[in-house]
Amino acid sequence: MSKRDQPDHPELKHPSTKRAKEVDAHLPYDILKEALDGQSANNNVTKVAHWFRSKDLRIHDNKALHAASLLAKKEGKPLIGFYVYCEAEFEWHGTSPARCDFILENLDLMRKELKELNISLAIVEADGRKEIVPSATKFVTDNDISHVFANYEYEVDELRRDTKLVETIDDKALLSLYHDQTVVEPGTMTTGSGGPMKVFSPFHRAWMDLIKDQPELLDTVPAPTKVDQSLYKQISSLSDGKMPSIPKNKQFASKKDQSRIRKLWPAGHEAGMKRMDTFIKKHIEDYAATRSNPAKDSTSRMSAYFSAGVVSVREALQKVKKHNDDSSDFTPNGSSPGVSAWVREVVFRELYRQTTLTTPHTVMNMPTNLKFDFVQWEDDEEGWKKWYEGKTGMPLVDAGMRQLNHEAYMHNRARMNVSSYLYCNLLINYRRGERYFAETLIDWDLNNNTQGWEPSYTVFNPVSQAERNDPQGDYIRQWVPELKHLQGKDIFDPYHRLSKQEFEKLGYPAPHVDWSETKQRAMERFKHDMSGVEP
Ligand SMILES: Cc1cc2nc3c(=O)[nH]c(=O)nc-3n(C[C@H](O)[C@H](O)[C@H](O)COP(=O)(O)OP(=O)(O)OC[C@H]3O[C@@H](n4cnc5c(N)ncnc54)[C@H](O)[C@@H]3O)c2cc1C
Repeated sequence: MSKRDQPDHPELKHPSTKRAKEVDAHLPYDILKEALDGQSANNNVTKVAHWFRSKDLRIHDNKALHAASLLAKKEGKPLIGFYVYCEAEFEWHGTSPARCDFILENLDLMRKELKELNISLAIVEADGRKEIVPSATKFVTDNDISHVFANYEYEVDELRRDTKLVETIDDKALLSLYHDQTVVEPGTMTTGSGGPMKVFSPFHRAWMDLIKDQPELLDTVPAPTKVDQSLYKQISSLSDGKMPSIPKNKQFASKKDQSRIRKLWPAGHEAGMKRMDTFIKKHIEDYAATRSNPAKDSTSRMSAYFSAGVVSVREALQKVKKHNDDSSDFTPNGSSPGVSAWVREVVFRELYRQTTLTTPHTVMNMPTNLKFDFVQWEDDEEGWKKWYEGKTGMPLVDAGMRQLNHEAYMHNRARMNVSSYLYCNLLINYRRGERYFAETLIDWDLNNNTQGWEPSYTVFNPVSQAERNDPQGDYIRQWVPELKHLQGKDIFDPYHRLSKQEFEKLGYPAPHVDWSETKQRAMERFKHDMSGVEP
């Protein structure tokens, strides 16, 4: 289904399966590498700049920034940081108010940190997505910058943007890109036959062996050293501009919402590192046993910091290594169940970046398994509204969605259940849910989100899932107050476990659909629509 068929739902726009395969066959990453390799050497260093993107908002352990700082220091030249602010970019990705605000808050804090080091942080405004490269190029030329550093972003549009940048600035400045988002460079974990690893278990095993043998992969790099005042004077006015404010259509509904979210997710590297320390101190040892219980809230809640790059995964893993008797052996033999289980989750994040790079159609609004593109989804506007408001009548699903709407975050177990419920039981196009997550989550990350939303034949049963993972019903009780007085197992499925009279007193909706019937419908639909198709 293309955007043309769905004018009301631009979030459903995607290329054809044929086009998806063409992009996979000519990786945007390879095209960018070729462009980078083709640049002419530039030995005349005038000024050095680091382009911060929304995924590396920190000065500590920032690989490209570190390299920029070394070059500027060696050549005795000024160091400039810049960020291209583009409202249309937030709009395009559906970035949530919480994430927009988090990004801007972090930029503001970083600008102060950089100033202390005599480094300016300039905010370069771009009117539209197409203006990002011209605006960056103009900034580079206007300021006589000879060397630009940045960290790779692996998504298709971002790789193409950087390719364009190389072409545009080629005769003016040299672009150098660094792998910074992961411990292991995406694309380098290969199978025996040389292709990229795609399956989690072998990837996880190989990753653990590699880190055990090469603990230096976890090494971090320091923040830039202080630049001479005389050099700073040449560029200090660049950071005079006002920090941008949140785009009009990305405002919080109220000041109260904004302060609640800021309290839950305090900006800054220091806050992120402190959160990691608290997690290690209080929760990591129990992580294997409690991570699936949403009521325990015992996971790290580091995702917002990782997705905006406020803390690097290497910094976090260094802390875990220290806790693990200074060993990078994160296998079950070399670490406690909690440590190895937490690191395993981080490895999912590593794999998903490798997936984006090597199978780019996955971040072009297309399922990894292209056959799912042939499924005929249902238009159930009432179900859709009930889903996003947390009023489906399925307590675990409703608890998850209400947590999301309140905290800009949802526990992973609930994410798995609400997504399955949307595209299996309601048979609503999974892309709508994916977009809703982007529009609401503070930790939105295109790689993790698209892989999290990858449709499959597994249909989660929110009743048995809640019984197993929220055995006391506390998560449901916290988020669905209509059910807070229920005792025992009634809370997991009140409609079927209470008398009609008792249920009606709750003021809680009856299930929008019957779970078993709709599971059957989904299985039949998937099987029918996907059989014999050749994407
Ligand atoms: C439908 C769906 C959508 C999702 N969307 C996102 C998203 O937009 N952004 C995002 O960061 N994660 C997403 N996830 C993955 C996961 O739910 C979150 O990373 C996790 O809940 C964040 O909480 P935490 O930081 O306490 O995680 P922890 O349990 O403490 O895990 C540590 C870190 O490992 C990584 N991680 C954990 N679980 C996963 C996973 N399943 N896949 C990839 N990385 C993982 C995260 O970076 C996380 O911060 C999604 C999962 C699903 C099922």
